Amino acid sequence: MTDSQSPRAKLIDGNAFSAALRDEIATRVHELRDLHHVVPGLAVVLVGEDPASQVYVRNKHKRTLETGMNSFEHKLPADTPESHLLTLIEGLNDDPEVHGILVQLPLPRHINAQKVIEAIRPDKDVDGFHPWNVGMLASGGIGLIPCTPLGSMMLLRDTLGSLSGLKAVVIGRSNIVGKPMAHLLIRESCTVTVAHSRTKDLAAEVRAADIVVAAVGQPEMVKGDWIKPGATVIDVGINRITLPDGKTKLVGDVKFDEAVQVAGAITPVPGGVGPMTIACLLRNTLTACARLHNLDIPEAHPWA
Ligand SMILES: Nc1nc2c(c(=O)[nH]1)N[C@@H](CN(C=O)c1ccc(C(=O)N[C@@H](CCC(=O)O)C(=O)O)cc1)CN2
Ligand SMILES: [Mg+2]
Repeated sequence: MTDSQSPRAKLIDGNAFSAALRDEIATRVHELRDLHHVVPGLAVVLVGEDPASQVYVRNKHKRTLETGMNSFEHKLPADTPESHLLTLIEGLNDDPEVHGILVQLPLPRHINAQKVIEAIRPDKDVDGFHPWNVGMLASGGIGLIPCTPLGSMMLLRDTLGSLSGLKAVVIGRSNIVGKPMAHLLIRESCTVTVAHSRTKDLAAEVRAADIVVAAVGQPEMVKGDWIKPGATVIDVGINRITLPDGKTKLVGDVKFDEAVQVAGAITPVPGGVGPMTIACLLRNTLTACARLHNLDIPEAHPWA
């Protein structure tokens, strides 16, 4: 490979960052147990047999136990009535052993996801999806921050230091990633554009940005020549595509091979933002536990 072909972007290593964060969380969990006799507990609810969700829930269980927390798994059949799920959540809300509650998304179509999210006690809502937490983030208050945007922001701060005054584009306006990410960037004094499927000249919006957060769920949609030279690219997409030889491959929302030649720093897929999601879920569980017990413990990772 000649110099002109060698990738110029720094690779942002989410695997390494999330492993260090999980270690830090484990230290805090052991301190909580030894000094205050409290063990954080995370309840994860899975409805149905979606294969990707099963993998994520299994990984959450494993990582939760590794940090020394309690993990409570609730696996329900796909045809579980909404009322049963709401009753389960009521019980978890009242359970003093449970400090964090997460309902794995997507839910089966017959269940109203928003109603389920709103049934979770806001101070145990470790996904940060309850309207109370959404409002806290939007108004600059202290709540729980959605895991994927929180992890993306940790990677950005680690890569760039201060984000103040930078232009950021967030591609995608979902409640899970796009909207909370935009609020976090505003909080860091970025000038933020939220682009989406109706945006007129997406390439031009991306070309103007020092920070690109791609969260559209469209494989390799963001092309290399859209990226401003030296920009930082955070690829939130996780898309499994089938190659001509029939094999499958995981790709992001950004055409990595092109973007890596232009960007200053970029997250790979896999191994970028993905592993941060679970690490931040553990961090939110620790935070929720400390708040529920009125304990003033050092944050695992000082940011946010
Ligand atoms: N209630 C929630 N549901 C969902 C969330 C969420 O934050 N809360 N996010 C996603 C899925 N998700 C966690 O639930 C998740 C996605 C991806 C990863 C991850 O580690 N990805 C790896 C690749 C994994 C693979 O090989 O497939 C990576 O990018 O390196 C973790 C968690 C939707 N639902
Ligand atoms: Mg999350």
